[in-house]
Amino acid sequence: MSTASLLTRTSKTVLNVLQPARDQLGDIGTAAATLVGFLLISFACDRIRQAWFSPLSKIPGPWYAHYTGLGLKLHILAGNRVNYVQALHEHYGPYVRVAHNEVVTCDPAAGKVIHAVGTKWRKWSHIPDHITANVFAIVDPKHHNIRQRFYTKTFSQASLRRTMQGPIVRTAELAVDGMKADAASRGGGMVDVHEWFMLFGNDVMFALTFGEGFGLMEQGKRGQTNPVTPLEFHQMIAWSEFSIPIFLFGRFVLSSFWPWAERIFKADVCLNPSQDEAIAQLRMKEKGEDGRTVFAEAIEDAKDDEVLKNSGKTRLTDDEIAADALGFRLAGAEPVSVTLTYLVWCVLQRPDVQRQVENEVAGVELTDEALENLPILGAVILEGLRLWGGNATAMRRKEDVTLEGTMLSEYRIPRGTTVSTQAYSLHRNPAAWPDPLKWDHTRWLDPAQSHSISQDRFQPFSAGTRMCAAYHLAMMEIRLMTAMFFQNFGGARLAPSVTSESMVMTDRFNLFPRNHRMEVLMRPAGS
Ligand code: HEM
Repeated sequence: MSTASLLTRTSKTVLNVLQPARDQLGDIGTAAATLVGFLLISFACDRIRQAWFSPLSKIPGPWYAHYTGLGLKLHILAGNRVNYVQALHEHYGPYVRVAHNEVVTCDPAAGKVIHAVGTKWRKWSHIPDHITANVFAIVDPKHHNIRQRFYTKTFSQASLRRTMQGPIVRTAELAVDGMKADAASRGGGMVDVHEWFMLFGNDVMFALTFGEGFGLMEQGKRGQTNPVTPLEFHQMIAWSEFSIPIFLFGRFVLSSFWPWAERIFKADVCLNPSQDEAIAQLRMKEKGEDGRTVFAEAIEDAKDDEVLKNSGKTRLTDDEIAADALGFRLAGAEPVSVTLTYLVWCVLQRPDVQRQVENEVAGVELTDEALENLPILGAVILEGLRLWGGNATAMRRKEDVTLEGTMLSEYRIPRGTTVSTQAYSLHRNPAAWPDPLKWDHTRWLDPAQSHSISQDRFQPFSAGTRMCAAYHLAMMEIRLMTAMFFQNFGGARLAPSVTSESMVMTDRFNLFPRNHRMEVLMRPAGS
């Protein structure tokens, strides 16, 4: 049967189905019902065309994904994207179609092209740049380049060691003191270390953006305030992606009646302290040399930056500062905390490695420079980031530049298709890593081997132009907190409540352990 006659017969069937409604409503009703019918048919025909005839039809994937992204969206809403995509890769291989217009890949060659410096692949975002985007979310490369330049010097390793090492050490000491107090006051020395790492990660971000003194631990606000990014923020983004009408209904109707709905659908508003308050706090530190905020540093550095001077933009506006302050908290607090939690989890499962780390850090001066040179510490951190990095979830990109689309491996990717990579799967790809599921820090100990591990297959911080802006800050936090943990809690053991199931990762914009806790016994057995 030809496509034309199939369409004619389908339209007749739809009109017959709609007949009772047409009888009831008269001419206007008939016209409206016919219009709706034709819209539905053309939508269905378009989806069938994309499923069967788009170049993406050659990419394997579940049958429903060829027609719709609903399956993927439901997994996103459930916080399960990372595991769903990994399961698809295990079943279908390195390229999988996850929606009529979306593909995921864990092929290092594709990751190299997509995340290269100067790539044509743009960050995917459904929020337009003009709605004061933070540096994380800006799509337009020129716009992004300008904003990124403000922070280039501030986030360099040398600058961070000067400005942030002190606050990080002080924040880590508060966390260690808190853990000790919990261990002393609770039966068996049990401590939820994940909670303390979350407080640590969050408070370092407060120090970065507001200056010291605003941290939750310093203010004794543990337990009173939701420590880090409310999970509702992810749900807000997921709902806005799932369906704009549902999102708007939630934001403008449901939020007026129920606080839980407000926390989800207005999470951005709930998260942000009032803008005036935030800006006032940020500015307070602008003049003093000691403990200046990242924004004061950035604005100072911008005065000498030729590119910024030539572009005529050497100040950040209040809106941009507020957006980036929130962006840094969202992008910076949780990945560090979660990486620390999983790192300790991995090391405590290997008492032999735990002893090596404890011996190596014992008595070492707590400076980033000294810790950077410790081989075992460095190796366990890298192996932790490989399997359990805190931000190893989807990095979504689009190539809208090349009219005829672009090739990834043997597949033609039509213009406008979303392609995402996730480090979680790249780092578990057997074509990229020998024995990939084995947590084996020794793969990083042989310099010949570890130097050959290129950024194509190791991307816990992404790569290229959109790589983590604060990579050096993150590594400094992880090194200092890990060293302090193993200096202070020799012989720590995992509590029986910690299992592989409790540590399955939940995907909520950042990744978290499913139970949102990880209990450790801080006293050696028998003591
Ligand atoms: C272990 C800790 C961290 C990990 C694993 C991590 C990972 C990542 C990854 C994978 C991206 C790219 C996301 C994408 O392209 O969609 C990214 C971007 C970013 N990260 Fe991090 N991050 C960490 C810590 C931090 C910290 C402490 C900050 C503090 C400010 C931070 C700030 C940012 C920013 C601003 C971006 C956006 C960069 C841009 O688009 O120009 N991250 N990070």
